[in-house]
Amino acid sequence: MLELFDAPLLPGLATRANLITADEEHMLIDRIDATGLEPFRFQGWTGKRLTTSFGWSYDFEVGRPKDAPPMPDWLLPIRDRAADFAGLAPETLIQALLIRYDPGAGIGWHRDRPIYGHVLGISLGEPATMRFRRRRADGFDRASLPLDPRGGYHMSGPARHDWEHSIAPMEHLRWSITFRSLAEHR
Ligand SMILES: O=C(O)CCC(=O)C(=O)O
Ligand SMILES: [Fe+2]
Repeated sequence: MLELFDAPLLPGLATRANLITADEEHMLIDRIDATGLEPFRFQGWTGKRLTTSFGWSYDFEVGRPKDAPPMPDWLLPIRDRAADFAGLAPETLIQALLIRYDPGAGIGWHRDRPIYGHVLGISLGEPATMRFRRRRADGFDRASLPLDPRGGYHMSGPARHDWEHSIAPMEHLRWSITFRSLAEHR
């Protein structure tokens, strides 16, 4: 379907190939692995993926935000590039969440917490597929987004607020960095 080549998969979903270089990807993987990642915890349940937050964090155990260390210098140029891709001021991206998905780890169906606004992700390591679904009366609308290493994605609008997303458990290692802004007051 050539005429759809440049159309976004979903309204509010944008992607950018090669947002970072291969050298940056290797540097970031080393840095992420050295940050003291911890298993994601949710109300007494421990996930397989490993995470660290900077700038701002959401404590899923108690269901509220908590302080996190400031974003380190090595992450700031990457945040600035992600902001530029999304047309946002860099300082609006108040959170960086680093994730390592070891073999067998994925992320189940969810929408990101409503306290956050824009969500920007960068993929490192092996390719993956982000799945999207939106409930309708008789089932789900579905879409799939290939996540190529070094590429970025930006979720806002309907893709962010109306659709859920997930990544199936993978056989290979993948890392991601997601940057978030705070939701605008309504
Ligand atoms: O690994 C990713 O790119 C997605 C992570 C995600 O959906 C989340 O942390 O909310
Ligand atoms: Fe998410």
